[in-house]
Formats: sequence, C-alpha cells, structure tokens
Amino acid sequence: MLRRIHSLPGLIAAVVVSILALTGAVLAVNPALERAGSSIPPTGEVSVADLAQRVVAHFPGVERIVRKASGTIVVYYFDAEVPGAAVVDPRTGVQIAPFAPSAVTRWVTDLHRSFLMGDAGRAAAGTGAFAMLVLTVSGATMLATRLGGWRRLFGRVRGTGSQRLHAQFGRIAALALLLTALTGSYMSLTTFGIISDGMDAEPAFPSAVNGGAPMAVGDLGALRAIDVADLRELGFPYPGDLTDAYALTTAQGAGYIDPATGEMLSYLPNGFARRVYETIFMLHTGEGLWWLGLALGLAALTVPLMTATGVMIWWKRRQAMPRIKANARAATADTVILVGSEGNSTWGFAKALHDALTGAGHRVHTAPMNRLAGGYRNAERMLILTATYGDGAAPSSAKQFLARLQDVRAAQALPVAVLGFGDGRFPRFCQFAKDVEAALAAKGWPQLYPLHTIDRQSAQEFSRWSAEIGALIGVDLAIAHTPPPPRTVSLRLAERVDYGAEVQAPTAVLRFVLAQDRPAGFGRRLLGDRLPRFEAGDLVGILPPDNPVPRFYSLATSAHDGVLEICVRKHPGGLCSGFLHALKPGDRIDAFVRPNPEFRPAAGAAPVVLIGAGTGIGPLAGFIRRNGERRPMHLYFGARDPQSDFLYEAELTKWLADRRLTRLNTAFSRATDQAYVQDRIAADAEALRSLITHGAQIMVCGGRQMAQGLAKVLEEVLMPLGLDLVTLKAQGRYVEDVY
Ligand SMILES: Cc1cc2nc3c(=O)[nH]c(=O)nc-3n(C[C@H](O)[C@H](O)[C@H](O)COP(=O)(O)O)c2cc1C
Repeated sequence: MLRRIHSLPGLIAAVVVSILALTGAVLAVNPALERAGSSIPPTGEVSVADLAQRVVAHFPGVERIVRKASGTIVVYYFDAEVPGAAVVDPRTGVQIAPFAPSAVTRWVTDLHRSFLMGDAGRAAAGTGAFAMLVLTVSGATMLATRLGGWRRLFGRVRGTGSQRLHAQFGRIAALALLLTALTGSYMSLTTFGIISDGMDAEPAFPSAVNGGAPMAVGDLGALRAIDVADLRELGFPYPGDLTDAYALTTAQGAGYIDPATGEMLSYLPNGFARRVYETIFMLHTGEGLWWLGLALGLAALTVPLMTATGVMIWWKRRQAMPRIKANARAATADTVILVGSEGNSTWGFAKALHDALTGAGHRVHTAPMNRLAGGYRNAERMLILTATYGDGAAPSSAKQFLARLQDVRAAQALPVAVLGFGDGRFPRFCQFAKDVEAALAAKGWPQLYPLHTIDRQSAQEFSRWSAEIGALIGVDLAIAHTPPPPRTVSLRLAERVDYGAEVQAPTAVLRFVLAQDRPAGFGRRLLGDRLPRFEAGDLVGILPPDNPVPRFYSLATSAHDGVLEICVRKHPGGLCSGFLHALKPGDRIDAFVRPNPEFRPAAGAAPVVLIGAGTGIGPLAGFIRRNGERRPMHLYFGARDPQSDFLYEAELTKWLADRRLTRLNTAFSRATDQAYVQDRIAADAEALRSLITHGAQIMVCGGRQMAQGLAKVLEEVLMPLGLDLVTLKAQGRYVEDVY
C-alpha cells in the first residue's frame, strides 16, 4: 500500500514536482545574494524616523519606503513626475543602486508559483507541493520499514545502484523537503483563500487627522519608537494634502501616523493568522533567513535526481514482474498465488498456474510474496511458490514476507500450500520454502497441501504437483510448463591461466570477450558491441552443452574492465566445470548475467576485509581491481601450495605496489608452515578488531566448509567488542558468497 502511495503520485507529479524544485532552488539563492548586497545596521542603531529623514534629504519626492525580508531598503519616488526606485543605505539614505528586479527572477518566480498559467497553474503548483509532502512522508516511512525501524534510518541501504541513490538522496534531504512541501502546501491554501493569511483585517483610515502644519518626518514620535529592522513599509502622505496620513506597516501590525502630531492612529496589531503566515513565508522562501534558503535550495536539487532514480526503480520492478493477464483484485479473488523469485523463473510457473486456474473459471490474484495483504475477503485458498537464495535465504520478492505474516490477524488465515523451487546441490535445499511453511503453521494457517519441493525447475515435478492441487479443488490441472532458456550472449574465451594441477585442485582463470560474429542488426549498429552490464561479485549463468540448467559463477571483473572473468575449479565428473576446463582460446560459450547486489563493498571509505579461499578469490580480486580510490583493503587468501595454486599472484603483487591492496595475508594448507585462512584470522585478531572498530566491512567468498570454520573464528574475534556476526550481518558489514 505504502509503495503504491509513494509511486503513484511520484510518477504522476514527477514533472510538476521537478519544475517546482528546480525553480525553488534557483529562487533560494536570492535571499543570500540580496543580503550580501545590502548594508544592514545592527538592531537599535537606526529608527524608522532616522531612515525616513535621511531618505527625504536625498529623495524629496519619496512615495514609500519598503524594507524587504532580506533587509534591503527600497525607496519608491517621483522625480519631476517620473517614478523611480532605488536601493538605499539605511545609515545615510544615499542611493546604492537603482532598484531593478531581474526579469529572469520574475519569470522563474512566475514559473514556480503558477507555471506561467494563472490560477490553473497555481492550483497545479499547490497539488505538486501536496504530492511532494505525500512522497516525502511515504518515502521516509518505507525506508524506515525496510531498514528495520526509524532508529536505523541512517543504516546501510542495500539494493541496486538506483535504489541506493534514491534512498541516500532521500534521507539527506528529507527534513528540508518536508519543510518545503508543508510550507508550500500551506501557502497554496492561503492563495485560494482556504486558509487565511491574515491580510483581510486592515486598520481603518483615521476618521480625522489634526490637519495642522506637518512635522519633519524625523521628529514623528510614533516613527522614532520603531527600529528599522521592524519596518515593512512606510507610505508618505500625498504632498500638500493636509488630510492625508503616513501609512505604516511593521512586523507587529499596521496603522496610520498623523503628520502634524506624530501620533499613531487606528493601529491594528497583526492577528494570529498573519503571524503564522509571515513565519511560514520566511520558512518557505528563506527571505529573512538566507542560510535556510540556501539549505532548502540545495535539498530541492535532489528532487530531479530522486525523480530519475525513482522512475528507474519503478521501471525495473515492472520489468521484474511478468505481465499477468486477468489478474483479479486481492479483495475479489477466490485463489491467491504469491511468488518468491529472484531470477524470474518461478514467475513463469506461477503465471502458468494462474492462467490454468483462470481458464477453469477461478478468480485468481497473483502477486509477489512481499505484497502479502492483511486479508483477502473472498479467498478460499493461497498457493505460495517460492525459490531459495543465498544460503537458504529469501529471494528478493519475498524478503519482507515473514515479517508481514506476523502482522496478519489469525482470522485472516487461509488454507495454504507451499511449493519450493530450489537446487538439490545446495545444502539448504528449498530452505526458505521450509521456513515459510513452518511460519505459516506456527501462525495457525491450515494446510491445503503439504510442502512440496521442485529441484532445478523440473517441469515433470511441477506438472505432478499442479495435478494434485487441481484434484483438491476440483479442477483438471496437469500444467506443462518448461521454463524458457534465459536470453544469453555468446562469449569467446580470450585467455586462460591455469593453476593447481600439481596439488589436485585444477583451477583456471578464464577471460571471455564478446563474440563478434553475429549478424549486425539495427540494435547492434546503434549501440555497438557491448558486454551486458555487470559488477564484480555478480553471477554469470553458463549453460553447459545439452543441458538447460545453468550453472552460476561469481564474476571477477566488471563490465568496465572489458572482459568477463571467472575462476573455475574442475570437479571430478562436473558437467559445467569439465566443459569450461576443456575450452581453448577462441572457443565459445553461451552465458547470461544475474545481478548479485548484496555482495558488493559498501559505499564509502571504510576499510574492507576480504576473506577467500580457492576460487573464492575471484570476486574479491575484482573488488581490489576496481579500488581506484585506494580505500583500505585487506585480503586473506587461502590455497594449497604457493608454487601451484596461488591464484592472481602476479596481479596481487602489482595491486600491493600501487596501493589498491593495503595488505595481503596468505595461508597454504600444503606448505611447510601449513595453515588455513581462519588460522590467519585468529592470529590477526587484534588488528581485525581495530579495523572493525573503524567501521570495516567483512566480505567472505569460498566453499561452505571454509565459511563455517571462519564464522566460528570470527565470532571469537568479535566477542571482546560486544559484537557478533548476526549484528554485523544486519548492518550489512558481514556479507558472504558461499557455494
Ligand atoms: C546465488 C544462488 C543461490 C541459491 N541458493 C539456493 C539455496 O540455498 N537453496 C536452494 O535450494 N536453491 C538455491 N538456489 C537455486 C534457486 O532457488 C533456483 O534456481 C530457483 O529455481 C530460482 O528461481 P528464480 O529464478 O525464480 O529466482 C540458488 C541459486 C542461486 C543463483
């Protein structure tokens, strides 16, 4: 719901809000510029009477004196019937410069207030301010929810580049944007008279003035009592008209002054509404508070950037969820299908199930698991299809499911069947589906059908499961769905470096480039030949010959490096590793990239501790290679023998010399001083604690056994700091890519 509230006004109002923000940012500079160009006496030094006296000496035809919120004094006068306006020095009354408001400022102001379209534009600007208010509040709430509460609002944000940028800009600017949006909405309401700006109450013109000879303006008692800092405007009586009076407006109120006696007549102090308006005007424009104006202006500059990143996030999310035809609303559906997926293949199965049930006359609502609703009014059953990721964890479209489930009231429970998609080669096969099933049972949800698991997207197993679900609900449902192969690119092996044969750990670093022999279509002519976008730590899926199931390898380069590099250990009988090891330079493979945004060094300059063994060094080497800013990077690397499987030895030596790598610690299990990587960690405990105290992030890549042994040692290292891996994980300061 919050997401809908956030993205809908965001998309509709994107252009309006961006124009408001950009013009607002331009106008925000004015108060500071005016302030810099004017001479402002300290409070108590110059009274309005002094100022008026000095002005009259230099401008005998003065009509009115205006003090702008920035402190600038402007005199409007007639010189031989010709009107003029000048900025004057309040200490002398002498002209500093002619007053000529810039045409550009006026145009930008009009664009900001009304899009140059009169009342219709003013209404659009008001709606834009309100949309900005909704976006700021809903965005901040969403971010707080995602990070685990308001106290963690400034914690580490995970996700894709655009998600991280969107959140970073948002939280830096949130307070200022909230102030701008609130005050802007208020001002818009006063423009249309929905809220009073307090201007409706004006002092009545005095029924009688003394009519005697006018005093010198500098002697008028009522003006002597007012400091120039409080002046808003002083209007002079019409020359020669003894029935006219001075019209004075100050920060506190307005009244008339008798030119013959200097007495204040019919004074009306500002009411509450006026005082509120003046404060809000100042908070919105920064006039009178130039530094606030600049801060608001800077914050406003983030709005177009947030609009751009927001649109990118929305677009990616739309792309990620395939189009489901005839998707019933949550409130009307009789069957709810929830999907947990990272790479989209589970969506393919869900869509086939949705179409088959809809074809059989059911009203089906299909959505990501993250959108579990508080209740489904007409639903009779729920079917949950979910993959498992990482080390038995939730895929991205299901990350919030378990937390949301806790908020669902017992009365809303539905008969539910969970179908897990996984890969039997992972030790925690379909673990997330198992966790979901257990959580539902603990919440008392009745079981429609016991948990069933599907290994490597088997079409036969899915068909069997769907037939059994169909039998339960009285529909013939043997669905034949074969996942389409992912869209691949053709890569050519450019180079390989082999290690480890002597120590029974044959490992190859393989470097691929784009194969260039495809027919040149329009897209290729337009965009040129390019590798797909990827970062070190992302995964490449490779299809071994005659096998539709991809195998995934961590990438050791980013697309900027111009090559796609992986590190592959040959496993006895391994279909894909055997295939890759048999490749010679010039041979081709078909591959696709899968982002792995969780496994990246956090932004910033904090130290990074990289720990890897064997081929696990691949992505870590990629991070060091891209460490152009030379942030501290410490690598712990474990292998068998320095003479045989010291992967990346030459590169690591070079990176140490050019400081992309701060320190290298190696452990070799078959060398004379036999050691494992966790032994080095234990020996370095003190230095590691110091790095962790300085905000270091720990990144681990390698085999599961190594990761388990390492975790034990790390817990001991952390204990004296009162920290543990669970805490570091929650802060995004301990990340793993294990296999
Ligand atoms: C990086 C990665 C980690 C995985 N971790 C597990 C796991 O721990 N347990 C499991 O059973 N399957 C695991 N899988 C397999 C996926 O769950 C399986 O391929 C699933 O069908 C993918 O569905 P999706 O394309 O909808 O995300 C993993 C796959 C990848 C690429």
